[in-house]
Amino acid sequence: MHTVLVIEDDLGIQKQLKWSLSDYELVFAADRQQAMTQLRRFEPAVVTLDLGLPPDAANASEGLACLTEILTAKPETKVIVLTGSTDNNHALQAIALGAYDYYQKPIDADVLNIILQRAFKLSQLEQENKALKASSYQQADIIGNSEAIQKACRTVEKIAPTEITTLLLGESGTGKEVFARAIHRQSPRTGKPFVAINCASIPENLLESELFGYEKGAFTGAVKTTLGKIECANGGTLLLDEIGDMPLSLQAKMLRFLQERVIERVGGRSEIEVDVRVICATHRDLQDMVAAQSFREDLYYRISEIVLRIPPLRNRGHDIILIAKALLHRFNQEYKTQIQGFTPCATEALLSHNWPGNIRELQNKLKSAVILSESKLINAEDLGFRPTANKSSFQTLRQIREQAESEGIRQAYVLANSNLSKTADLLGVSRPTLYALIDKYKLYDLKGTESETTES
Ligand SMILES: Nc1ncnc2c1ncn2[C@@H]1O[C@H](COP(=O)(O)OP(=O)(O)OP(=O)(O)O)[C@@H](O)[C@H]1O
Repeated sequence: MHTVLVIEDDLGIQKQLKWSLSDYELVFAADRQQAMTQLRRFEPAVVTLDLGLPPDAANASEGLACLTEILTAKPETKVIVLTGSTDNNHALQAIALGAYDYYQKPIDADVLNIILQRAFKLSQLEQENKALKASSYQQADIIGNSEAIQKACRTVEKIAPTEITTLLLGESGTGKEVFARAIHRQSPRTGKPFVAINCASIPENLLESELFGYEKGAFTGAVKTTLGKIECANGGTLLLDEIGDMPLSLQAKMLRFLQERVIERVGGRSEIEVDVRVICATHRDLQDMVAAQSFREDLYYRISEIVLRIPPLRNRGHDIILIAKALLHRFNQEYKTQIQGFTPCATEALLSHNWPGNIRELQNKLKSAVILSESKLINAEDLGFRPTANKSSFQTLRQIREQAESEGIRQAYVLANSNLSKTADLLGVSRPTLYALIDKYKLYDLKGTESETTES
């Protein structure tokens, strides 16, 4: 049953509405403050609002202020304004402020029900539309609702249909390859090959032939003509991962390919035209490398027509939990386990960890947790975190200070060979102050065992 928030101070009309709108669950508010509380609590998609609210029941100022506050807090809410029969001006003012519709009293149950039905229908369509948009991002395996990820996804949508050479920057394990695949999938080249090559993982002397291919007999062991990754990607997209690790010696040849879209196989004499969209990725600071002359400046400008920065996991807020849940689901299937979720401690630990290895680190932690966990919920220790403070057990600054003080007094007492005058000296306080502190922290044993020895 849909919930409708009725903002109305007249008890008689409240009753009448209850009667007329029996298909809905009604919650009531008699003034602006109550209205905002009920809005936060029930999050109704549709609200009816009497414009004549106290303390200005004879006018519309409070009603219009309430309308503005509702739409600021929850802009998607459909507000139907109820006005007196001669109140046209205020009704129009409300529509101008963003009200969905208005209705003039006296109440006619049939008409009001139709207006409500339409409002709910529109709200449902808007929600479906929003979900559809969000799921189109998820198709590309990019899980996340954070502003940072949504912004990156919007950029992908914009650049995908173009042929622009994109540089993906981000720490290791942030999902640069996932983003490159998303660009390919949303581009007109989808259905054609997507080929990725990691320039850092292939020895320098092999990288050229891996990229450009080789002719039979080009070198010892070249028993047959072999296509390189660039030719394999013909018609599609090539991801040059870790482009910052491409040796300087190869950079000139790469630049030529990017400028002219022709290649020469190793040991070959003819130029071969290729139609490839290029995406580059790196975790290195290419501008620094250009300054240090370990990366060609002309190549840098060629590959960075558009730069897309992939945010590190630590800056994605609650996405960490969304991704962790998705991975948990995947690993449950893979390892035939039935782990249901995370303990509050584990959730806190996931949210507060710094994630230097980003999503790859999260994957590793979860995989071992799923295999090792002995209960239905993964706890912080399963994830390799110390089972430390969660919100409820976290100490206040005062508690931390008092604990440190009490430990410090004990340490000084030991160092001072159980002599309280010397303990006070070590701590830089007077003897009466030390006594007061001993009483405060209930360190009574210190008084009882005091030695009278004095050292010179
Ligand atoms: N938003 C995401 N949601 C779920 N899984 C993701 C997401 N982004 C990345 N992953 C997963 O994280 C892992 C690392 O992603 P990827 O290989 O794309 O990172 P990378 O930045 O290219 O890393 P490197 O720089 O080390 O090559 C992959 O297994 C990928 O499927």
